[in-house]
Amino acid sequence: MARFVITGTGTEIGKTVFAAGLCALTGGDYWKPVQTGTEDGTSDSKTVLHLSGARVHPPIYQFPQPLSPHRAAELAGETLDPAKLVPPTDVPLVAEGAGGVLVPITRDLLSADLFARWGMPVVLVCTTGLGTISHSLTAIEALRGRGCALHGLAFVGADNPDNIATIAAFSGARVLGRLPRLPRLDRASLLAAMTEHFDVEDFA
Ligand SMILES: Nc1ncnc2c1ncn2[C@@H]1O[C@H](COP(=O)(O)OP(=O)(O)OP(=O)(O)O)[C@@H](O)[C@H]1O
Ligand SMILES: C[C@H](N)[C@H](N)CCCCCC(=O)O
Ligand SMILES: [Mg+2]
Repeated sequence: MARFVITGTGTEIGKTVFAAGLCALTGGDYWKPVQTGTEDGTSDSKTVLHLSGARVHPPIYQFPQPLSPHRAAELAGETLDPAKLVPPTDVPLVAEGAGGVLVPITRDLLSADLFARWGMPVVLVCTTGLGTISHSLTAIEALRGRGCALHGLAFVGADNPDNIATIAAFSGARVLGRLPRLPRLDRASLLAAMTEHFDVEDFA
């Protein structure tokens, strides 16, 4: 059964849009275990529901401040218990982390450590433009060094064949595809772009 963790080289790079596209492409459910930054009424779960219509499993924790989970939890006066972050079982799943691969969940636990505990294959979302070579290779090393199974790379942005080939060559990681920046982002255009640029069999 297809079950993936979506992480990225950083925050605001397109993980949620890609995750929504992957749900639409594969029929997977969506889960954002820890959502920060809810004070403005937005959430990745709402975005994914809007962009894919996927079944969405509610977050275990939600915190108002748009910060790393460890800090947003502290400022909300809550204790985040990683043992409660158990992925929904027996369903095809697309789980999205907060920010990049080494974002702290608590003062003792980084996101990559949590992904390794889950044992689910990880898809790393990378941008295509200047700066991505180092950001992507650093994130890949961090994931592997912490025992995560890297399924492959999903690029977001304008085509940059040499950046993509360079990251693939140094890391040996599989390039799953590239999602362009869509001028109009809606359910139909996202599914069309995912179908054009990714192979559903790579997520079987
Ligand atoms: N392929 C795309 N086409 C058009 N807009 C995009 C695309 N990918 C991302 N965006 C836009 O870029 C912004 C950041 O994207 P997104 O919310 O997916 O990032 P993220 O990595 O999930 O961030 P976070 O770390 O907060 O979870 C959003 O405004 C989103 O609509
Ligand atoms: C609120 C924001 N959109 C993200 N979900 C949280 C990003 C945390 C990043 C922490 C860091 O790497 O410094
Ligand atoms: Mg997101």
